[in-house]
Amino acid sequence: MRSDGILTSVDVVPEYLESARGAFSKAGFAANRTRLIHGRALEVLPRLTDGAYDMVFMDAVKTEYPAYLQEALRLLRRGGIAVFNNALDAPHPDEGPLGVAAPEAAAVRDVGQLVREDERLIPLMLPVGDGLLAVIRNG
Ligand SMILES: C[S@@+](CC[C@H](N)C(=O)[O-])C[C@H]1O[C@@H](n2cnc3c(N)ncnc32)[C@H](O)[C@@H]1O
Repeated sequence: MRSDGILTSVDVVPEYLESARGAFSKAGFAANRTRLIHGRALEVLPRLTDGAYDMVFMDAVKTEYPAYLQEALRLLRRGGIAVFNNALDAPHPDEGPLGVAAPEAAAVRDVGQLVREDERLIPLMLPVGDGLLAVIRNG
C-alpha cells in the first residue's frame, strides 16, 4: 500500500478480525491504516464507497464470487484490480474427479465468463497457490 493507504477487511468471524488487528499492530501499522468490518461480504460491500479502492481481494464464499465481482467493479477506481483467490482450485480427494464442489466450480467459471465478456476488464491468471485471477478495471 501507499504510505497513506488504508486497508479495509470484512469477515463474518469477529475472532478473525481481532486476530488480524493484532497482526497489523505487531507489523507496525497504525490503527488508522486499517478498517476491520464485521459482517457478510454481500451486506457490507454495498455500503462501501464507489470508486474509492485500488484493489479488492476476494477469498470468502466461492458461490458468491460473481456477486463480489459486481461489487468490486463498483468499488474500484479506474486502473484498480480485483483479485479472486482459488481461481484454479485443484481437485480435492473428497470432492470427486471434478475437484471443488460443483456450485463453487460453476461460480468460479461464471466469473471467468463475466470477465471475458466485459470489454472494460483485463484478466491475468497467476499460478500462485490454487490460482489467483487478477482483473484490471481498465474503463
Ligand atoms: C479462506 S478464508 C480467508 C483466508 C485469508 N484470505 C488468508 O489468507 O488468511 C475465508 C474467510 O472468509 C470468511 N467468510 C466466510 N463467509 C463470509 C462472508 N459471507 N462474508 C465475509 N467473510 C466471510 C471466513 O470467516 C474466513 O475468514
